[in-house]
This record gives sequence, structure tokens and C-alpha cells, in this order.
Amino acid sequence: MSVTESDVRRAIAGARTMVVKVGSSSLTQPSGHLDVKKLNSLVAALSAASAQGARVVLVSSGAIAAGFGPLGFESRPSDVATQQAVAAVGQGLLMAQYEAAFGRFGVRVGQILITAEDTIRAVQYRNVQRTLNRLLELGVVPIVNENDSLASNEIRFGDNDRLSALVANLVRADALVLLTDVDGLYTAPPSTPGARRIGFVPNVIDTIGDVQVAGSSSGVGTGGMVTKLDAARVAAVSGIPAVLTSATNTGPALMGDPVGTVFAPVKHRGSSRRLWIGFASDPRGALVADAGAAKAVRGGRASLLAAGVVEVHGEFSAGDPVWIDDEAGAHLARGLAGFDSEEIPQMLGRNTAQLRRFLGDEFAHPVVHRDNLVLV
Ligand SMILES: Nc1ncnc2c1ncn2[C@@H]1O[C@H](COP(=O)(O)OP(=O)(O)O)[C@@H](O)[C@H]1O
Ligand SMILES: N[C@@H](CCC(=O)OP(=O)(O)O)C(=O)O
Repeated sequence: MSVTESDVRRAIAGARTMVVKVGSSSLTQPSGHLDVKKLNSLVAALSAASAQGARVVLVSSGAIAAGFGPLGFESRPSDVATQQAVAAVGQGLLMAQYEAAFGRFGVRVGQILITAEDTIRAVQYRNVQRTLNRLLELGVVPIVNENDSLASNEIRFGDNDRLSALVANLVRADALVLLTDVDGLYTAPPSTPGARRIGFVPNVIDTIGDVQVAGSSSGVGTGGMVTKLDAARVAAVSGIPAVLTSATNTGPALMGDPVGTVFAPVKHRGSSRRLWIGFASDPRGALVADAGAAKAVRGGRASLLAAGVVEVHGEFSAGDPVWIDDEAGAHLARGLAGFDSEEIPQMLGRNTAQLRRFLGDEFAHPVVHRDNLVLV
């Protein structure tokens, strides 16, 4: 039997662990500066959920919004270096507001700043996961943001929508709540005449093609509806129901009332780390597999061995995300490279015994291990 809207709303209302993402546009005044009243009412709604036993992870944007006013800028700066500096100032100011606001309800908060780069690597990934879980066990509300001041331009999320879906996957959340400045997903950008709110999306993968979505129009938000739908898709394929609504609807959305747009999960839970590899990262290069290796990779459980690689493109380090392509140039998979791009040419076409004999033990490994590979 297929999942109905009320099933999804009930699942969200009953969620034990939830990830709530709030965008800059819901925490700011029209001028772009932080709006403490909006922040306080969000915190009141989340504290009520926490008092009822929910474990809440808050993914909050707003560091740049909180920082540019105090530094004397009239509007959100657009160059990356200034944004990163502004975020360093704003993140502290934002946390001070959250600490005070949650403190009034007796709730402790902890700050976690994540870069996409740290978390696609296995060791850091497990560290983030372990810290978040421990904070939740201790009854703390983790407040997550991208580490804007350190994230490198090529591999930053930029918006927090996709980050929130990946965090939901990481903590195995029962619900993802996306809070923004519109009351849901519309059939077209809300200013378009005739645009209507969609209450229920049974399969976000099918819906993405039918809905007209655009980027942010607020001047403070980043990704607009495009990245929110990406987030809903990551949640859906992770088996997590999601709701998208305005921050002013937080209380009703968490109670399962018919507000916003709810997205049904489309799959059972997948492995968390593989989702990071698939969605979180922009490949730095490509490995071209010969016909035999392409067939093995497509089959699902094989590593990519040097013997089946015919070309290497791009510059990357061991641990970076890369495409695995077939000889016709079609993408087969994404994976994390086991070696630097300069090390791979001498390995091409050699089997494990030859790699060991000619290059040493440290080369007798797959170019991409199957645990670090996801089909596309
Ligand atoms: N189909 C659509 N439905 C709803 N909103 C849309 C759509 N297409 C574009 N948008 C825009 O997306 C904006 C929300 O994204 P954004 O400004 O990035 O918010 P946030 O700061 O919360 O991430 C809305 O204000 C709206 O103008
Ligand atoms: N990490 C940035 C978030 C950037 C941003 O605007 O994100 P969003 O409002 O979620 O589209 C910040 O804290 O300012």
C-alpha cells in the first residue's frame, strides 16, 4: 500500500530524532540583519518539542546575516573572502543568541561546524557522527552550520539545505524539517500568477520535473527552492520523511497539522556514508574504466582495480571524490580515490601481484574501494 499524506504527517509528529533546518531568510529582518524576535519564536517551538522528548538537531544558517551589520556592511557581501570573515564574526553572535534563547527553556546547546571536505572522509565522518550522537544522548541540542570561514570555495555546500539532509541521514533522523520564508513548495515561484502550494509530494524524484523552481529571491538566502528539493530528495532516498514550511509554522508542522509541503520517503534507509559520497561532493577528476571493469562496477559490489583503469583525468589527492566513467565518457559511479592522481598512471593495467612486485605493498590496493563507491 502506498504512503498517504496523513501517514507522512503522523510520522513527522511522532519523530523521536529530528533535524530542523532554518534558513537565513527566516532569521533576518528585511534589511538582512539578524532578527532576534524570529530566532526566539523558533527556539520556543523547538524547546516545546524537546520538552516532549524529541531529540532535536538544529541546522542554522545566519552567520553571514548576523555578522555583516556589526562589521559596518550595508548588505550581505558577495565576495567569498569577506563572506568568510563576516561568518567568523556572525557565527559567535548567532550562537550567543541561541544560547540565551534556549537557556530560558533550560536547554543546552552545542556548536558543530562542518565542512563538506571533512565529512566525506571516513575518519572525520565517523567523528561527526559520534559527537552528534553523544550530544543527543546528553540532552543537548546540537546547532550545526557549515564552517563558512574555512570551507574552500570549490567544495563548499554554500547553502545549508543539502547539509541538513546529510546530517539527517548521519544521525538516522526520523524527520527532516526545512524552515524557510515561504509556507511550502509551490507549483512555480510564489510571485508567479496562479502558483499554488503543493501539500503532499508522494515521490520527490518524479515531482522535481513538474515543478518550476527558482533560486533565492530574498537577497539573504542562498539556494532557493532548488537546493531545498535536493535536500528533500536526499531525505527521501534515505528513508526519511520531510516537511517544508515557513518558520512561523514550526509548531503546527511538528504537530502534524496540514501546513507546508510533506515529502514521503521513497526508499528504506541506505548506508549513510555512501550518501555523502553520492551527494555531498563535487568530483575532482575521473577514472576511465575498461569494458570489464565498467561491467564489474555496474554490478554493484566490486572495487575498481588498477588493472581495469585505462585513463586518469584531473588533479586530485587520495580521499578526494572522483567520477568513474566508461570508455564512452558516461558516468558509472562516484567514489573516493585511493591514490593521488599523479600516482595512478604507473599503476594502470597492472594486477595486484604486479603492483606489489613493481611498486611495493602500498600500491597493492584498489584504486577505488567498493565501500567508497556509489553508482549513479
Ligand atoms: N516553486 C517554488 N516554491 C516555493 N518557493 C520558491 C519556488 N521557487 C523559488 N522559490 C523561492 O525560494 C525562496 C526560499 O529560498 P531561500 O531564500 O534560499 O531561503 P532560505 O534562506 O530559507 O534557505 C522563497 O522565498 C521563494 O522565493
Ligand atoms: N552558512 C551560511 C548559510 C548561507 C545561507 O544563506 O544559507 P540558506 O539561508 O540556508 O540558503 C551562513 O550561516 O550564513
